[in-house]
Amino acid sequence: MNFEIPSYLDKNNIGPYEIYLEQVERVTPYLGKLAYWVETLKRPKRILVVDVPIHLDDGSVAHFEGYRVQHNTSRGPAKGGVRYHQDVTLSEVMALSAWMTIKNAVVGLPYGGGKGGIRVDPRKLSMGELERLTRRYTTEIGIIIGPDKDIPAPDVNTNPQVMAWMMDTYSMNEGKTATGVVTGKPIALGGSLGRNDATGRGVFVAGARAMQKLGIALEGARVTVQGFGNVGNAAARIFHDHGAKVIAIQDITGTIYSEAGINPYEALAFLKEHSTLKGMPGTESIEPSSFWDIECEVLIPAALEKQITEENADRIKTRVIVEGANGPTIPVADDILSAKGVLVVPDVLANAGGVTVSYFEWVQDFSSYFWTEDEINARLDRIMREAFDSLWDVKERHNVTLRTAAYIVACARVLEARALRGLYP
Ligand SMILES: NC(=O)C1=CN([C@@H]2O[C@H](COP(=O)(O)OP(=O)(O)OC[C@H]3O[C@@H](n4cnc5c(N)ncnc54)[C@H](OP(=O)(O)O)[C@@H]3O)[C@@H](O)[C@H]2O)C=CC1
Ligand SMILES: O=C(O)CCC(=O)C(=O)O
Repeated sequence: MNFEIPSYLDKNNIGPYEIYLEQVERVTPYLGKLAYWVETLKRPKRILVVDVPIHLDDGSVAHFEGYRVQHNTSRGPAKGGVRYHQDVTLSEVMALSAWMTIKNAVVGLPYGGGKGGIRVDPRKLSMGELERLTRRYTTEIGIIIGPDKDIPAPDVNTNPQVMAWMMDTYSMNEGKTATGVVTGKPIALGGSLGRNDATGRGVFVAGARAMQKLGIALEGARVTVQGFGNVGNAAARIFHDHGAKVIAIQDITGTIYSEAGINPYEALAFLKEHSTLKGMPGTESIEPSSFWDIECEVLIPAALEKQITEENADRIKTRVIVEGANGPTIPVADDILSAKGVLVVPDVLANAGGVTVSYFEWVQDFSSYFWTEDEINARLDRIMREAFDSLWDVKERHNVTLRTAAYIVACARVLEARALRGLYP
């Protein structure tokens, strides 16, 4: 496989894995002797592509393509979520797994990186079909996952119920209950308190730290949020709880704006009742593309990759971008934002709260001893703050962006482990 970035590549149409490769290219000069091992970071360790056939409710059989990629296991078992989405591709899952390698190293978790996905629009499946899909997929990838091998978790369109089915299927196949095979489970099945809001909470802790560095007050700060799922709605709620003003929210169903501020709890209740954000009282519905023109102090992309491109980076009027989503900013847009003086808190730090509490869940499952939510949140906040501060020091020392600082730290940690382990003679 050739993972070089072709020079003719349209910088705006760059694929997810090529984005990751470009990020690694940018830090190689900072890696010193460890650069000897850098190829390790460019090649996923293991890729499994599976056919997932299921019976549909009408009696027919449908086939879906699924993936599990273990990008790197130098620092420990692979770890990362599972995505169900109609646009999932192998390149995307490869990139998402690589970003997990970097993220886990940034926050110092004893994991490598993995990610899985199925190309499916889950909204078109009944609950029974979704369960059959999940169980068949789990059996297919069962040959490479396990509590000490590769531990899946929720990502876009997967949730605690999906994790419960995965845990049950793996356990049935192994002949024993193995709670530690997935994280993000329901509390009744060995899940952890705090996991549901953990990614949004981490986005808040990293974002608040960035604001502090720039001298921006939290009270009254204007926040815009793209994506109102697990990550976006928790981040919006927690910023709101700390006095910030959420002035715009965007999801697939609509983009709502209010200069006076939107109560995210009410937005969530409205979305649940009406299945759309459009028409929420006290808000104005605006064109999706206008979302990027809204002046704010903090912008949180919390939907999918490649949302901030050369097309809209120039229009963005914010002081801080906190990447709740994975890969929302492509490299050419990163350069535009950096030249404009916008501070980007990169995904591999900003959204690491989710996997951090997943790690707590895995540890609790092994010991069958469960912590209080206060203990979990306090440990999460400390890890996020310390990771932010150590990246900030590297950023200042090398005069680089926070993303480059994150890659310098993470790549060095992964490659140090690789070098120490060595190769079979
Ligand atoms: N869950 C987790 O713990 C973690 C998630 N992440 C990342 O955060 C991001 C969001 O994940 P998560 O919140 O779990 O996913 P969810 O499925 O819970 O939510 C996704 C949200 O994004 C919205 N959305 C999807 N496409 C678009 C679009 N083109 N424009 C605007 N909104 C859109 C969805 O709208 P609708 O509901 O209307 O479809 C939904 O509100 C992903 O990049 C994921 O990889 C990162 C770390 C951990
Ligand atoms: O909780 C986890 O293990 C992984 C979450 C995830 O997929 C991510 O951080 O992108």
